[in-house]
Amino acid sequence: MTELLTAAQMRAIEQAAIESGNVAGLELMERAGQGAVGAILAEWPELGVGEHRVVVLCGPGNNGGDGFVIARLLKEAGWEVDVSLYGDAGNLPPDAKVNYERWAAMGAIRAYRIDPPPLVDDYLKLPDRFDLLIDAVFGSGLTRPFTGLFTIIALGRERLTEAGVKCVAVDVPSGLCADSGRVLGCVIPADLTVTFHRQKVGHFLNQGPEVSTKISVADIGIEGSPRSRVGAVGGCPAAPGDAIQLVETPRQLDKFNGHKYSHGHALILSGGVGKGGAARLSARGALRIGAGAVTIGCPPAALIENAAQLTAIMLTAVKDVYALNDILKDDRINALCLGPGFGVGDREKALLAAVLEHRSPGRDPGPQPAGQSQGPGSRPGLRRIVLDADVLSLLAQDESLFAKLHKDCVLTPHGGEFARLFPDIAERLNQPASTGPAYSKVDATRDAAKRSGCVILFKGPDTVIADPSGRCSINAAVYERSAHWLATAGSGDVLAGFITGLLARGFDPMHAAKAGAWLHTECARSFGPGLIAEDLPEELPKVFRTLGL
Ligand SMILES: NC(=O)C1=CN([C@@H]2O[C@H](COP(=O)(O)OP(=O)(O)OC[C@H]3O[C@@H](n4cnc5c(N)ncnc54)[C@H](O)[C@@H]3O)[C@@H](O)[C@H]2O)[C@@H](O)CC1
Ligand SMILES: [K+]
Repeated sequence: MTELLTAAQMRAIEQAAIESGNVAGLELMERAGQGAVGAILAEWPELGVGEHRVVVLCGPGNNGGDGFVIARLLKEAGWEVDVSLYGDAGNLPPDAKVNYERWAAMGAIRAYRIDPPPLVDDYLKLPDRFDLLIDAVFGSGLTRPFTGLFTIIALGRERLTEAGVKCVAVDVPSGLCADSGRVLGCVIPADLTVTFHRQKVGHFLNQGPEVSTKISVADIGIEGSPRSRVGAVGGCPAAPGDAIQLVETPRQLDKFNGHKYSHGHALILSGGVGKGGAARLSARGALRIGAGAVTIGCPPAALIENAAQLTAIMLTAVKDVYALNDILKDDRINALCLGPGFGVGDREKALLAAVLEHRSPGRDPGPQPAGQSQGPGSRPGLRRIVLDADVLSLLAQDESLFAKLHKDCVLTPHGGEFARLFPDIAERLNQPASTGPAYSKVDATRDAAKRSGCVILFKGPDTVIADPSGRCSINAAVYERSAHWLATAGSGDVLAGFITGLLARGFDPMHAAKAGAWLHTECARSFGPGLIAEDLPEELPKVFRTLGL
């Protein structure tokens, strides 16, 4: 399990390590500098031989302190080292000050003041040629937009690349908010980002992946995670929703012994004539992911069209709410999907209200699969439902429908749908960030989950999944898991189907959303270039085999 840290969590963990008496802050800074140098030489072994020159840009906080350590270590290794400080040496925090002085005993420092800003004709002096740039201007302590003299590096970044200069960000690229992945003012994109102890949330959200490029995590010999330590120290909340995790390979994907209905029955409600493609994609996804049976319910006029396209997937007419309620008397139908190609008319509105209000009588669950919280059809009460696409528009238009949402619903909005459903939250998220830590996609998704009372899966390359209790995970289709080919028509319909199929199999809503999103990304990566939505369900058997199922 990979837990990601916010800046406050990292500070609390560091504080706890120092207060335990096992390690001093100065020692942690030394280890951070050593870790960064180690990561640089591991990434570019050619820099370990011959003569090289480095420019180290240090900022006014402890990130700058790491920079002074790196400068010293590289000088000791025979490098030519150029150090610039953005800020007043007299105001450096204590550990950074010590390392400033250690460096000052070895080499020169060009200092540029922050306040008042340097004169207009002042400029950042850099050597003509250098091999490496260390960006230690701002780290997790960025509180306001990155402006001023050092931003010239961000503006001239392409020319540095052309000149063969490698740029390494210490902890986070300066200007990137470590919690939100949003840029405050301007940012220095890195070729390699070396962070400490754990990856930070901002490395995975928004612009984080694009400007961090590659993350190396240096072990600085401390222990602790938000779960184990943060509740006790640093004033960070210790609620279950505290930890933010990366979604990783899901467990319990294999099917247990049983007949088809022991693996659940998913009902996908489809739109009218000529609109059934999206629901068929969802249905195919639900079936391939292991639902025992999948039925499409469509308006009577669309039966022929659907019948011509379907084989293993069953078909039934759903003219209106009466017909739907009749179908739902079969409580083997334990998961529903509404939205893909559904429509936004009065019929659809009525069906949505009926589904949200429907209570299943429940039945004997029989033997329970290990690890799956509820066997299919086991619970009396509300049906598990995935709500996507058109249904999200209906919910955005009608407060009384929105009020019917419940904890067994999973909403899967993309950015536009999210903004229609939660306009105030989206506005806060989309406003230019002016203070750090900035409001993040994690904050927004958690707020939306709390307000709606259901699981929210907020799509993107940085898909964030949160439940009303604050539990939160990120399915990151970035770095080595990037899957650009997923940006194709219908891929969201398949995702809705994957989650519906997993709900039918008995996965709880949060688990189903996480596992569905993870498998969706893996199918895209496995198929690769040329992917279209139809390929995603068909790739599942291969992905399952790779997982040893
Ligand atoms: N927390 C930890 O466990 C460790 C932290 N370390 C380093 O310490 C860093 C965090 O240090 P700090 O909390 O001092 O934060 P930073 O070094 O990121 O900078 C904070 C300072 O910059 C000022 N500042 C913020 N935004 C500014 C802006 N836009 N313009 C001008 N000034 C601005 C702040 O007022 C503060 O003085 C980490 O990123 C990491 O590099 C490492 O030494 C290893 C251990
Ligand atoms: K930095």
